[in-house]
Amino acid sequence: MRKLKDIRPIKVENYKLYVLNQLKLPLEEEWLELSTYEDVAKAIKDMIVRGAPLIGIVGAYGFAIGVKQLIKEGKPLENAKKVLKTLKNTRPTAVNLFWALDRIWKKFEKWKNEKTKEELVKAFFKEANKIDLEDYHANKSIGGYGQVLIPKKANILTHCNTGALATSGWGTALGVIRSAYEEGKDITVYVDETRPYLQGARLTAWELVQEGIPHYLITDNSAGFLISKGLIDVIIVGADRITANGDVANKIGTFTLSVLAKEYNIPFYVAAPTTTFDLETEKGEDIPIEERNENEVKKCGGCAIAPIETKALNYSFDITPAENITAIITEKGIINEINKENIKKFLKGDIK
Ligand SMILES: CSC[C@H]1O[C@H](OP(=O)(O)O)[C@H](O)[C@@H]1O
Repeated sequence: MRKLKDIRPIKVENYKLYVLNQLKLPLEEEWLELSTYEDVAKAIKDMIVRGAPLIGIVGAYGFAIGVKQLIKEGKPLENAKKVLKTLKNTRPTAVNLFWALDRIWKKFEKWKNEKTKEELVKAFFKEANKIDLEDYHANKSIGGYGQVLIPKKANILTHCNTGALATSGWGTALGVIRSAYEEGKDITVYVDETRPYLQGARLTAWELVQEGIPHYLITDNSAGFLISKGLIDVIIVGADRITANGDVANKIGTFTLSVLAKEYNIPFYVAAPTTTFDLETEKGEDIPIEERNENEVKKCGGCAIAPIETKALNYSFDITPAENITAIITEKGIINEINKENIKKFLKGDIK
């Protein structure tokens, strides 16, 4: 067994939240304290922190910080609704954010009449920490189930960042890669740079360097060529929302990879905790797809790469249909038959 690091994207000390500023990686490791819920909302919206599970965790801590703020400022607790709304209005696609905030709000409804103000602050930080830890254990379990699917010697292509920087630690798709490497498998990772935020080039490559895992950075438009040359054995990606029928919202470019995988008969896996499933949303086309500022496309590292007059489209996610997915790897096991009935049974625990 190889020994890997335990990279953490956030830390909480004395009821204060500190986050690694992912806009500065890989060149600078800058830690920021988010001392108000408005700071937390801005950090999620500006992608100082990002990644479906991580924005849920940070959102939960943001609510705890908001309650602490209301109490300190002597404002009525009814204002907590505004804290919730502000955090929910940050990014629309990753369901983990809404799942975490809904879980916290249910606690608020119960605790607001039961606990003293001091107990409330401690209770919300404790609940956010539970969400954080549950995610970490889920990722280790996803890694355990998923690494079995990775051949002893494999070239693995992955898209975006689904590692410790997108979660509580270890990661989902990159967590499977970590677990396969930890098991001693002979793997090489091909990392899509993932324009325009460059999660692959700036974050996944940084994590793989930290772990000493062999990898190549590739341009997004190289994936098809490498796949057509038979250089890729497995594709594994994360998810921001999985609908009742098994369609998957994930970083823009994921759908294209799924089509290539189908064309060249390569396994295409999605790795995600069960908190990423949204059974209230029937199918992929019903998922709200975030559109971000066009300047994220027209600039790179702050430098213009397109004429100022040019308009740009900046969809942050796309939809991969269930029929393009070989299997979904979760902390409860692997879903091979991806359809509404099977997903419902699997999540209820009726099938393993
Ligand atoms: C562990 S899932 C991470 C998921 O979130 C990323 O999106 P973003 O970087 O915009 O937050 C991407 O879709 C990843 O697959």
